[in-house]
Amino acid sequence: MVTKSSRRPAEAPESTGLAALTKLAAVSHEILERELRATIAALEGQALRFEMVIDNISQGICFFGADERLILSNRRYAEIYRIVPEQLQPGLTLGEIVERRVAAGTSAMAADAYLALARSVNSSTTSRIWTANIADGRTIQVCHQPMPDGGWVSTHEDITEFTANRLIADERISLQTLIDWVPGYLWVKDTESRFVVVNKALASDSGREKTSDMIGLTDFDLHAPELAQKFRLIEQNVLNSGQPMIDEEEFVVDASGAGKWLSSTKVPLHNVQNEIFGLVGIAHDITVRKQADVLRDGQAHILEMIAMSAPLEDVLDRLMRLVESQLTGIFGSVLLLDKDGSHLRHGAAPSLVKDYTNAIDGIAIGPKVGSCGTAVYRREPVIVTDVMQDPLWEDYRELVAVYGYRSCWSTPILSHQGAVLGVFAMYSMTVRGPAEAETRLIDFTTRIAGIAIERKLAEDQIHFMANHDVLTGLPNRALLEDRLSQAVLYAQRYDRWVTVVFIDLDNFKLVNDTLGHNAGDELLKTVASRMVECVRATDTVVRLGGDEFVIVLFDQPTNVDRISETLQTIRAAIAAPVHIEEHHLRTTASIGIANYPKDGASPKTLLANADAAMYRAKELGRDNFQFYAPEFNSRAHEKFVLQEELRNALARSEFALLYQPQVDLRSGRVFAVEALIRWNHPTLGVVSPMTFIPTAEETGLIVPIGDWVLHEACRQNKAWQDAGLPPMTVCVNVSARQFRERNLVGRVVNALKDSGLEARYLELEVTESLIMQDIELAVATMNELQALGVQISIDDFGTGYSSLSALKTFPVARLKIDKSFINDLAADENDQAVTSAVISLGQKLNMRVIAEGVETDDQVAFLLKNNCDEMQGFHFSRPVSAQDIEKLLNHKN
Ligand SMILES: Nc1nc2c(ncn2[C@@H]2O[C@@H]3COP(=O)(O)O[C@H]4[C@@H](O)[C@H](n5cnc6c(=O)[nH]c(N)nc65)O[C@@H]4COP(=O)(O)O[C@H]3[C@H]2O)c(=O)[nH]1
Repeated sequence: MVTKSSRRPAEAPESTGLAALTKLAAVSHEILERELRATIAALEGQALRFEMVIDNISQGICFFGADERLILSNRRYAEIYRIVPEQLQPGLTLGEIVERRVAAGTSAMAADAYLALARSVNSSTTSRIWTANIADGRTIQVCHQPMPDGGWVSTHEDITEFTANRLIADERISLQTLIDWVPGYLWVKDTESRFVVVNKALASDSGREKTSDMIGLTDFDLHAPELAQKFRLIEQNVLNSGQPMIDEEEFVVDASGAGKWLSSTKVPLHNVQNEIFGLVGIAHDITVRKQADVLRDGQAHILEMIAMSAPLEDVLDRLMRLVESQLTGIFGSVLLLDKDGSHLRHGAAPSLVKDYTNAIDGIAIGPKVGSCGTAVYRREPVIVTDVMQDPLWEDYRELVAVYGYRSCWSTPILSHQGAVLGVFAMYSMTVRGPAEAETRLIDFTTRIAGIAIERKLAEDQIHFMANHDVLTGLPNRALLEDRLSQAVLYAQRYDRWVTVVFIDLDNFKLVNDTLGHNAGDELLKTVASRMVECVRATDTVVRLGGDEFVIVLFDQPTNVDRISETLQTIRAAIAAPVHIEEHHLRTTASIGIANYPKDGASPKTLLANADAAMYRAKELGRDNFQFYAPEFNSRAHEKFVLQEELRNALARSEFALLYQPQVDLRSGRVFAVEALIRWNHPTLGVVSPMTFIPTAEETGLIVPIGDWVLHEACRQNKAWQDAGLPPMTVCVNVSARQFRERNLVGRVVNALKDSGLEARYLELEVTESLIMQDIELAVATMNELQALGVQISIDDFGTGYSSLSALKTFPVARLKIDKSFINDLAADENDQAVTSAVISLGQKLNMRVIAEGVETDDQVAFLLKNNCDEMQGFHFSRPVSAQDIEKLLNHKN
């Protein structure tokens, strides 16, 4: 419908005059009228088409004249403003139309305001477009075009829907931008687990160019079936239960093949009816944190393994796997520095090709030995980015080429004291240097590996020390039982023997005491290594301590002669001279043997019986070997009983002193007596000091016994003097144990005081070896005693190793030549040489010299000839009782 202001037809002119003219005129009129009608019809057709076009366009149109009266409007205009078309007749004023719109609720403002606005727009000559939010909530876009005659045409379009759509579109765009900014993954899925919304990060890590490429996909399109199935189950659970899954750790492999750890949250989505229509998921990459966790946990686990003394290979293997879990395309390796300090041995390399690790196992270190050998040689990291180019790998290129390793970064593993323990290397298949994270990991790994290796070395050392003797390196008592048990088990099974050899060096103590501990140690080491050379690798040589050794001869034939042969070899090896500094030492051994199964079934019994046999060898004069016999044990028992009885002997007054005179060789005058102790045992009779003094020494009983001797000897000497005998010296033996007692001098003072004997009539005999144990202390004690007026003599002189320079400093009055030199004096040239040397030495040092154990005239003659001053021995008198001395002196002097 189009409303028009004018549509009237043209009117015909009136004609009068001539007929022809009239006819012509009539015809012309007809023609004109026809033409006019045709024109009108054409115009009417055009107008109709125009009307139809105007009525059918989607915009509302209205056309006003300069007098603000409506000339034309279309149906859409009436629709937009909800005005009945019939009420929109041409000729209506703008004011009337506005009133109708206000009435229809389709005006943007009140009528006056609208008219004012319209007029101000009309006054302008330029077109204007604006949107009006009309009262019923719609948005109308108005386009106003002024006309040159003062009228105007305006189009009106309802853009409510469009605006709403644009808002939605705008919202969509900003929401996508927003979720694309989310640093992690964000997605929405429908109830079938199909992606509905995803952010850019998720799309691109899933290998999709646009986020829209993801829409409609499921996890089965992105992940391996098992992983996709796992995700689906989780999501179905969220959808079915309505319970969100919060911050669960999930491991995924992205489109590039890189594995990553995610912390994922999946929350169900509800519509207004509270029905679940999907879920929203967010996930952020926690790979770095997870790796740090793995590293921290791994480190803790490895340190725990180290603390629990797990095998080193296991610790290093675990360490390498930990390193590899932190990096991609890296293979870790640890090589350990060999004991010789010049080769590298396989430590751990779980991911390197086995043939390659075998090939480099045992490689020597050096200035051009790949990365590892060079790093240890230089004691600094060696980073080789391309093994095929670097000159350090020249000699190993062929070897490594087969396996495709291209870069190798090696760092020496150091102990906390800076010693090289091994080398840690990272291999990769690409030509490159370490990244920052890799360098950090290298530092971490070398530190942990260092702790593990150092700990292992310390444990090995502790284990070795626990089972070996430090001085000789031989197994010790702890290992002995184990080895002996094994040997016994073997012998049991194969019906063989085990021989246990107990060895005690005879004169070791003397060497130690006289030449010092260093010499003693040297002697022990030499003897130990000689014994090891005498036996087979399957036999065990053990140092029990001191000068005691045990040899376990494994898998022995059941033949005593063969065993004796081995023992003779061992004896000879021990007895061969040992050269220490300027000394040529000879040492012998007392050896006891017990055989399994004859002499005992258990290691303990075998050892005890071999020990008993060794004691028997000692009793029999040392330097021999004895096979165990059952009666040896009864001897040991006897010794034990003796010890117990010795403890009571003092209280029971079972001790007595005998005295042996000492005479001047030339005048034959008795000038002194030596007090010699005897034990009057209630059942055994008189027990020799040779039997019980060593036991008294061992038990410490020598101190009270020695005290008693001192008091008794002083008392007796004073008694003799009081009885009118000519004053003489009484000599008292002082043992090493007594001499070491702090208050020896005080005890001597007491004995003198108690007895009233003058100090000059008391002489203490100390042995040479006793003085040599601690020369300084001995000289200091001797000086104190000398200051009291007590004399000192050196007993058993010649058997020790006193140096001349030391001897000069001793405040000693006499040297006593040991009776072992006097025994064979008549026949043995050596003894003669020693005896005359001691006599002349004494003279030079202004000391008197007495020979003890003199029994024969020949000995007396030799001593006289060599200007010896004094003698003591059976030749003159055996040790006798105090009464006998009295008689003897009365008789002789
Ligand atoms: N074959 C032989 N032997 C002779 C001869 N002349 C003396 N003897 C013995 O030689 C030993 C000398 O004493 P000694 O060397 O100090 O050796 C002493 C001494 O080291 C120690 N001893 C004895 N009494 C005591 C004591 O009261 N205290 C300490 N600590 N030791 C003592 O016991 C050792 C042995 O004492 P005895 O059995 O009394 O043996 C004595 C004595 O009887 C001889 O011509 N031929």
